[in-house]
Amino acid sequence: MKNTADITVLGAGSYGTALAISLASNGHRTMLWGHEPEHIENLKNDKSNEAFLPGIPLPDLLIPEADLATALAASNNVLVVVPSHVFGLVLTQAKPLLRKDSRIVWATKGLEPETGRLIQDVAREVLGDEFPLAVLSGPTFAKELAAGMPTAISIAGTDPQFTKDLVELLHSPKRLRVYANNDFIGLQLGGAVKNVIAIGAGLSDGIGFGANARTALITRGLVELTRLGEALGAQGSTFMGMAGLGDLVLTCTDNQSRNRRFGLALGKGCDVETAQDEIGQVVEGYRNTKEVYTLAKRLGVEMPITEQVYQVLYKGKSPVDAAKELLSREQKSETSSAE
Ligand SMILES: NC(=O)C1=CN([C@@H]2O[C@H](COP(=O)(O)OP(=O)(O)OC[C@H]3O[C@@H](n4cnc5c(N)ncnc54)[C@H](OP(=O)(O)O)[C@@H]3O)[C@@H](O)[C@H]2O)C=CC1
Ligand SMILES: O=C(CO)COP(=O)(O)O
Repeated sequence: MKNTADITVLGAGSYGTALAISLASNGHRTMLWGHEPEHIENLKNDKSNEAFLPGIPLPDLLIPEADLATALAASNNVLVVVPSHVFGLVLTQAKPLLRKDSRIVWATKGLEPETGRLIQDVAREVLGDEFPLAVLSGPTFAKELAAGMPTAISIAGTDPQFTKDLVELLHSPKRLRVYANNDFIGLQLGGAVKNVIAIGAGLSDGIGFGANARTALITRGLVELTRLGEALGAQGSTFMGMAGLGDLVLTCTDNQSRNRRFGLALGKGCDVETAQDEIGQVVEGYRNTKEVYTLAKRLGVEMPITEQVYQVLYKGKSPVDAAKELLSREQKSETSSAE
C-alpha cells in the first residue's frame, strides 16, 4: 500500500501541485514527484508547497516523492505537468522506468522548443506507439484549483477508456467539472496559442490601451488560433470551448496569468529578462511565441497578432510600433467567407 497510488503526477510546481491536491481531495492516493529533493523534503515537512502555492495545505492522500523510479512504479496513470521546454527531457528520463501498463496524460501547455511540434509528437517520438496518451487543457489557474474554487477543464486522448478513467479521477461535483472531448490536437494547440495572445493582451494594457483593444485581441486571437488549428487537423468548434475561448478569456483578462503579466511589464517599458525574473515562474508564451510563429509560417497560416508579439519579443520592436502595425493593416471583412 505504501508505494502504490491511483495516479502519479510529475512536476511539483504550481500546476502539478494544484492538480495533485485536486486528485487527492477526490479521495485518490496521489504521488507527486519533483526533481529537487530539497523541495520535496519541504513539501513533506510543511505539508504545503510554500514555494509555489503558499498557505494551501496538502491533503493526506498526496504523497510527495523525490525518486522518479518509485513514483512511476506506484501507478500506471502518469500525469506530466512540467514546462514544455523540459517535457521531452522528463519523458526520456521516465521511459525506462515506466510500467508496461503505463498511461500518460499531460497538462503542459506549449509546443516543442525550436521545432514547434505538438507535445503528442514529442511523446510519440520518446515513447513509441504503445502507451495511451491524453491531454488536459482549459481555463485553470493553479491557485484557484488548489483552493477548491469552481473550475472546468477539458480532456482528450488516444484511448477512450483512459479518457474515461481520467474524467472519473479528476471530476468532482463540488469543485471541478471535466468535459471529455475528442479533439486531441485542438486541445493541445489551444493551450499553446493562448499563451501568445495573453502576452499580446498584456502588451496592449501595459501601453495603456483599454477594454476595446483587449477584447479585439481576444476575438481576433481566437480567429488566429482557429485558422492554425484547422490547418493542423483540429476541429474549429473545439476553440469555442474550454481550451480555446475559455483559456483565452481567462489568461487575457486576469492578472493571475503569468503570460499576461509578462506582456504588461513589457508594455510598460520593462525588458524581457527583467519581466521574466519578476514573475519567477514559467512564462510559457515567451518560447511559445517563437514556436507558434514558426509553425504558422511553415503552414502558411496568417497570424498577425502572433507575428507582432514575435517582433516585440525577438526583434526588438517597440510595443507601440507593433500596435500601430496591427491597426494599419489593410481593411478586410470579419469572416473569411465574406472576403
Ligand atoms: N500554473 C497554472 O495555472 C497552469 C499551468 N499550466 C501549464 O503547466 C505547465 C507547468 O507550469 P507550472 O506548474 O505553472 O510552472 P511552475 O513554474 O510553477 O513550475 C514548474 C515546475 O517544473 C519543474 N521543472 C523544471 N525543470 C524540470 C525538469 N527538468 N524536471 C522536472 N521538473 C522540472 C520546476 O522545478 P524548479 O522550480 O526546480 O525549476 C517547477 O517545479 C506549463 O506548461 C503551464 O503552461 C496549465 C494550466 C494552468
Ligand atoms: O494556463 C493557465 C491557465 O489556464 C495559466 O496561465 P499562465 O501560464 O499565463 O499563468
